[in-house]
Amino acid sequence: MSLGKEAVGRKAADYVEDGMVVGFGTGSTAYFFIDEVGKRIQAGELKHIVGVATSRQTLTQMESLGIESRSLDDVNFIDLLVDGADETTRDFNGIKGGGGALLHEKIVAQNSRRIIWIVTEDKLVDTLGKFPLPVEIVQFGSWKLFRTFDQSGMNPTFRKSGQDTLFITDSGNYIIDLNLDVIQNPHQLAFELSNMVGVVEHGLFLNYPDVILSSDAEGNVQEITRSK
Ligand SMILES: O=C[C@H](O)[C@H](O)[C@H](O)COP(=O)(O)O
Repeated sequence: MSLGKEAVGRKAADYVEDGMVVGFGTGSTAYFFIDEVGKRIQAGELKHIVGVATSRQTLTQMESLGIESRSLDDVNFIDLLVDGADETTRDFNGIKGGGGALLHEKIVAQNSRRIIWIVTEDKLVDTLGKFPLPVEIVQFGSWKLFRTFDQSGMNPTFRKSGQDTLFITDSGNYIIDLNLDVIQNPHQLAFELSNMVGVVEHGLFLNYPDVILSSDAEGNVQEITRSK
């Protein structure tokens, strides 16, 4: 277990205030945020929080802790979304989707007033791309898209959930991971991917978070905030 993930996940609960509609992210770092909010509710420190989950996995955890949940369409907007990331630059661009939740995470993010990313400091990078870029695609014709990525030199691999089974997202799609190593122009790549028929969403989250909370291995948390 990572001390850094736990420290930064729990620290993010300090940003939650009573009465907020909170977006709950997905992954092993978000796990600790959800757990901490649940504990604070149980202890009576937080009295009325409504939560919107970014995945089934997160919803299950929220329910087990007694966090009241609503679907995204049943709230007007989300006051605060706390989510993990796989890589992020200090200028607020990142890759998400290592856990396969990128589509719902991006939709929730689009409807959030404030976004905090919680990461360990090894995920802070100068250039995105070491982490494989997830691309969520429809199942129909998926091998054709795979071949297109392959022929473009993007080193695609199908995401698997077992030896012989392909990973299926919460929306019933496949994920192809692009092993790019370096993404020189993330905005251009995001534009190109968004325009490919069959691509549902990609894991480039450009200019998304307002705050990045980053923890070192000892659990010291640093806040990186946008200058106004
Ligand atoms: O699909 C998963 C999400 O984007 C996660 O937030 C991301 O993969 C980071 O996950 P973890 O905190 O487990 O490293």
